Amino acid sequence: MEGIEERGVKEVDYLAEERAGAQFHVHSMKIFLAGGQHEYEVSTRIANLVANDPVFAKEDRARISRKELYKNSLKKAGHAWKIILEKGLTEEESMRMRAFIDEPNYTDLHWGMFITALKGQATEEQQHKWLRQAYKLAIIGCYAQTELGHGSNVQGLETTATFDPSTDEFVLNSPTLTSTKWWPGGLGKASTHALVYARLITDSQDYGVHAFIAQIRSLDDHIPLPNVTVGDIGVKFGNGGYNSMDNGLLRFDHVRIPRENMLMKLARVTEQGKYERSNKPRQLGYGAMVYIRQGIVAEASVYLSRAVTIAVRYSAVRRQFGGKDDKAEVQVIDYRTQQHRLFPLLATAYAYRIVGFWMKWLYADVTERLNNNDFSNLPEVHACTAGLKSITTSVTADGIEQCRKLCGGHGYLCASGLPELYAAYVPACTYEGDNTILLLQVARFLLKTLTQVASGTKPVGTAAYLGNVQHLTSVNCEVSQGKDWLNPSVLLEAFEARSARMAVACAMHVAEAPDSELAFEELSPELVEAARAHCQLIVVSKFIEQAQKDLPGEGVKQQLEVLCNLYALSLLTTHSSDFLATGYLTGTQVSHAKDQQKALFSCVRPNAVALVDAFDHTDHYLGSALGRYDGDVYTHLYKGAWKDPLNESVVTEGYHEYLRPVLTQQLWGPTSKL
Ligand SMILES: CCCCCCCC/C=C\CCCCCCCCCCCCCCCC(=O)SCCNC(=O)CCNC(=O)[C@H](O)C(C)(C)COP(=O)(O)OP(=O)(O)OC[C@H]1O[C@@H](n2cnc3c(N)ncnc32)[C@H](O)[C@@H]1OP(=O)(O)O
Ligand SMILES: Cc1cc2nc3c(=O)[nH]c(=O)nc-3n(C[C@H](O)[C@H](O)[C@H](O)COP(=O)(O)OP(=O)(O)OC[C@H]3O[C@@H](n4cnc5c(N)ncnc54)[C@H](O)[C@@H]3O)c2cc1C
Repeated sequence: MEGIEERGVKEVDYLAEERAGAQFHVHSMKIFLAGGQHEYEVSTRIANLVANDPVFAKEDRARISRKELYKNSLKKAGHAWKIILEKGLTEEESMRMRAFIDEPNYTDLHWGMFITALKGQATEEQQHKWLRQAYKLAIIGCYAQTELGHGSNVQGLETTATFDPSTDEFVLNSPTLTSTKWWPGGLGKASTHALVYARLITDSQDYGVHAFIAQIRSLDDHIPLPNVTVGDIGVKFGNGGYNSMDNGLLRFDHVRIPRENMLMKLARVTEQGKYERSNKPRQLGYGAMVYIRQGIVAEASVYLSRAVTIAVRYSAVRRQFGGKDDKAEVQVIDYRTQQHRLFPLLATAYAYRIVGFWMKWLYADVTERLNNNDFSNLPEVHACTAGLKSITTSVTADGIEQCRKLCGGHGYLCASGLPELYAAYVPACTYEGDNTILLLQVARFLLKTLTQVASGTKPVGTAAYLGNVQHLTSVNCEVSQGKDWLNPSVLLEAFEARSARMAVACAMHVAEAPDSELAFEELSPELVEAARAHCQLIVVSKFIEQAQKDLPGEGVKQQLEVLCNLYALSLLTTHSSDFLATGYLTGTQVSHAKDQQKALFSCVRPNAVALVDAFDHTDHYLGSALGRYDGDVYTHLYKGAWKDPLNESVVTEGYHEYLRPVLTQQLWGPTSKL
């Protein structure tokens, strides 16, 4: 290291005192957050495997060119695949490995969407043909839905698949510029096959959007097939970030594919060109999106907890002001404003972990039901996955940025890990459904549910509270002092009443309007807020359910109770205008909530470092000088600076061409008037 002495071999732990003050059993919390003992052991083993393998190093990502970054991501994916095969890793272990490698790449779409869509929409015969090859990566697939002109409006896609009975083939065509497939991950450079969403035309009739498999590159030399135009769409936001992914563009010029390449589980075209639908709901064609959305919800806590771990550890190390009379300066984590910005995010990371566990259960449950031809809760699952994907990604992206600011100037350095984390995560607000579009889907579900309630149908699952709408729209909140807010049923009723009242107000407006679609559009900002309130209620209720359960480990349950209350009260105070405008709360009750929230900050403070330790992120995974486990921030910031390529030479490249002429006045000469 240049300029300062290396610290000795002695291990440092600048956070030891913080850790000693924890009031709960951290290891038990780690197991809870991992999802159980088995999951904890798998995660620990795989995280260490990745951290100790030099191929998976990632320090350079923000510095290298896009081309190098991309090539390196191919190397990592290939190396990972080799390890998976050699060690015979299970699917669970492989997925953990992908997560710890921490770099988006083509395999995400291949496994996450191409294979999932095949499972959901291909007949058994088709699965036999395609899945066998896909599972061994003999073909690489992507999910080619979005086009240059349409992403959200799936029914507006323009690519056509026209059936030609004379050859028993579909002809794929991109009739306009806007029909160019645009965005699919893995398409740009890696994929050999694409799952193409195109309008099915047979017998001159347009049957709307369906899925087809098209080979796009040769399996011999990877060259695009004739009449296929394919490439990468260009550099994306931020350094590193999502740039390791080859999001691509694709055009077909009358490319012929066999009729059997249409995925035919939900609908088929016969040899004669007759279109036939199965009796299953056509929405099953959106199944891969539902799968990824639940996965995104389950992952939100991982991303948010990474940012929060960095910000909490750094805030405990960083000191500013107050260092008088031989006293050390104040740790910035002790400032109330820092706590006010940071601790609700810590509580949110816990909340999202819990709702993520529930989401996985919900997805497993609906999968089993669908296998038994029970489609009854598909609309609710769609609303839950869409809505929770929307709120968890928006809050997580904003939360990462907040954590960056909480780290002051050093947060702006790539060495903090936060700029790249934000760049990699923020597209989650857009992909797999723009977050506003998804909340509007939830709003439609709420209006539909209220209409059904009015006609006597009892709502179930996360909408069950709407069956209690009479009570929720007339009851008054009973809180008369701060600690009343610690009662779980008081909190739950507040969130239910707020959500029910907002939904009912919207439903009444729409019902009274002469044109309900026009009214829906006019009211869409309010509908989005009502949908958000409903989704926040889901998270609060799942957290409350969990916090009431007994858990092993001293103090673990108590910490979850504190965080649950903090999460709910932080939402309540942030969105207090909803609670006030719906008439459920008074200003005084909101003030009590604020006082109680402050009291909870004091409960979190001594445990803050241990609470982030419980997320168990390795230093490799965090990739942050500020968030290191040992808190040795300054040494590593300093060391890191010297690794920058700009510091490779003492006198910079370009000095002789561009700096020296300026300094020696040779640019303007002695007559310059400046
Ligand atoms: C490093 C190497 C490691 C190697 C390791 C190898 C081994 C690893 C092993 C395993 C690893 C696994 C890794 C997996 C990792 C996964 C990571 C994933 C990362 C994420 C990547 C992100 C990719 C992003 C991809 C995309 O973005 S794909 C495109 C997504 N597009 C959208 O989301 C479009 C949004 N628009 C819509 O969803 C719809 O069109 C709309 C908005 C719903 C429009 O609806 P509209 O009402 O106009 O029309 P209709 O279409 O007619 O719908 C009406 C009715 O249908 C209901 N509906 C709608 N959607 C759904 C749905 N999804 N499900 C059910 N029902 C739905 C709707 O409610 C209406 O119902 P109705 O009753 O009212 O009629
Ligand atoms: C990193 C990344 C990876 C992606 N990977 C894939 C992939 O693998 N495969 C794939 O097929 N696609 C992929 N996509 C595309 C992605 O799914 C779409 O970008 C996304 O669904 C949003 O659609 P859009 O771009 O058409 O946005 P638009 O719908 O054009 O949205 C633009 C704005 O208009 C608003 N808006 C649009 N319609 C309405 C409405 N009805 N009411 C109110 N507001 C509205 C939106 O809220 C938004 O603010 C990816 C995108 C990104 C960024």
